[in-house]
Amino acid sequence: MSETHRLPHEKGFHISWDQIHRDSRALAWRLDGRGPDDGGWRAIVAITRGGMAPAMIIARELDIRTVDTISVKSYSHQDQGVAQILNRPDPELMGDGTGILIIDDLVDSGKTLELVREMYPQAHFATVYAKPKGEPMVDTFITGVSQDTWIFFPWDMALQYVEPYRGTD
Ligand SMILES: O=P(O)(O)OC[C@H]1O[C@H](OP(=O)(O)OP(=O)(O)O)[C@H](O)[C@@H]1O
Ligand code: HPA
Ligand SMILES: [Mg+2]
Repeated sequence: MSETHRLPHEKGFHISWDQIHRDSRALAWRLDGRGPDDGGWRAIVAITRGGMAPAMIIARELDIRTVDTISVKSYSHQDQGVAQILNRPDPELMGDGTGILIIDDLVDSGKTLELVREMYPQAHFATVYAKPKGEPMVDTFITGVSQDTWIFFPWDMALQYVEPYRGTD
């Protein structure tokens, strides 16, 4: 990967499938029993696409069978654009969001969650990772990373050869 592709983020945080599985499970356990008193979580809504993998793991852990999606696009590579809603879940299911768990892989600037929060103010918003700017937008998260870190998810990576630390002859 070229340097220009990594900029302006100074650090890279590379997450394996195993790590996202463990962190998503930790998020599920933290959310367990935190739904409304009269019946718990009614449904999980994943913010596509990044929220889909954690949402599946959380739905499995918490035995929630109703899973829907909201499609939001805000980044092209590492460049942020205007967040757009491309597809929304069933309005009858959602109401004002009461009893709905909305899951994303991470919150960065908070723009994506801000947009979704406006639509479902009573929902509970949870992400696996969070950067400081976006933290006020999320109710529950597992791991915080600095704002100048770019998180690389396993679905965006592949195993490849790396040079030995001491180089080769
Ligand atoms: O807090 P924000 O600054 O809004 O950024 C966070 C959002 O950006 C990424 O999604 P992206 O729009 O890149 O789409 P994707 O999930 O399809 O990769 C990520 O999955 C979050 O949804
Ligand atoms: O750090 C990040 N990693 C992957 N996708 C993202 N979308 C916003 N911030 C990030
Ligand atoms: Mg996303």
